Amino acid sequence: MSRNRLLVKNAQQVVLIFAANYTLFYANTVGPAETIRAQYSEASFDRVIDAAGMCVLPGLVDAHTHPVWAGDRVHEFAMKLAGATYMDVHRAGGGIHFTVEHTRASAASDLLASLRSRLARMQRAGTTLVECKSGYGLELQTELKMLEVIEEARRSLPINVSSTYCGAHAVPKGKTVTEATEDILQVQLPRLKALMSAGKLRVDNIDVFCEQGVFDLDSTRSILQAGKEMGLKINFHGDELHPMNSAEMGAELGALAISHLEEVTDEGIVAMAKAKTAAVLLPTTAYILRLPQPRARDMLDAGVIVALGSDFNPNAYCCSMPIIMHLACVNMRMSMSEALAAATINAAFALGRSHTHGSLEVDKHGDLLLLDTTRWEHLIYQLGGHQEVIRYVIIKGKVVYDNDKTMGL
Ligand SMILES: N=CN[C@@H](CCC(=O)O)C(=O)O
Ligand SMILES: [Zn+2]
Repeated sequence: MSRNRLLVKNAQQVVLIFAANYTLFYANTVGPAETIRAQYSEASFDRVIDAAGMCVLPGLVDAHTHPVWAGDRVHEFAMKLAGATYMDVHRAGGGIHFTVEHTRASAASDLLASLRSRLARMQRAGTTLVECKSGYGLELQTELKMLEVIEEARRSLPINVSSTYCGAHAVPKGKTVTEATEDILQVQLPRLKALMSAGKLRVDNIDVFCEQGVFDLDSTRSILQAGKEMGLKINFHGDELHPMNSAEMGAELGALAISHLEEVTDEGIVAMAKAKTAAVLLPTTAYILRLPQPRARDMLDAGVIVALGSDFNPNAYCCSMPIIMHLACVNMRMSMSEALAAATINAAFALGRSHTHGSLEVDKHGDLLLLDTTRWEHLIYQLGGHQEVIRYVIIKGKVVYDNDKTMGL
């Protein structure tokens, strides 16, 4: 891809975030502006943006989404508001099973069209790198259909994608856990391996929903281990509704990340800190399902790398990382700086991309946001206000979204 030479000048505030210590650093632009002017006096640029009065931030990273599916579940939202739990709905054949039925029946072209519009919506909310899972097929054909749709999106859209095989998202109807695990180990993973070796498919991570009534600890371990042996990074759902010792097991396997963790134990937290396994916390889950909040403060105090994700899926219909950061601050008691680090450099770490994404540093991708505000905190403070706050979204130095409010008036 050709390089885009973009000059952003005169910004009021630049939030860099350094990978080295995961802290935020603010640059006063007066000095650097002069330096840049001197250094690049001879250079020509494809585009120059006068960012006077604006803030510059790294692009946001969404570390956990399920964006490929057909058939929404708005009817279940009403059931849950009336008191049904996530597992009540799942056991009654709804939840993931409902989505599996619709996704299996859906053409790849339709799945791609809806994925494109969902990713565009995330991008308008500031996301420039997003993790995308399969997991609504639960058999070879549909899982591959989903991964190919993700691959097509990766190739054709500017947004950066990390792709995850989540064939163990639920036990398919008519199978036992043992049979489902065998199918993954003997049928699905070998086919995936062949396609990956032939360069036909790129998959980055392996995921399992480790939960009572879904995949138990032993089956989870064998699937994750097999994925690791194929070169996939371990990044899975654990300790969400019940304490399963997922965190301890993930740390032992060298997992890069574990998501949810609403029910993590103290020992699990210690193990994750020691193993440098990132915790991907998903504030929408506890909010929508009225669950206990993930223990963000205990994790931060113990030195766990805390990242954030939208968990966009038919249960939690949220595409906006600014809303996620707001929920993390209010409900999980994170500071705004902690939430921003969790939605940038730490989320990039959870995807194995912190060397290229998640901060504004030399030699990284030029993924950034320009905010129409003089203080970056407005992105979090203005609940649901990102449409007004974000002016430009830039990926690899190219403007992919320009929220020009003078147009269309
Ligand atoms: N907990 C498991 N998986 C998803 C929900 C998927 C669904 O309900 O469709 C989650 O991360 O919240
Ligand atoms: Zn999930």
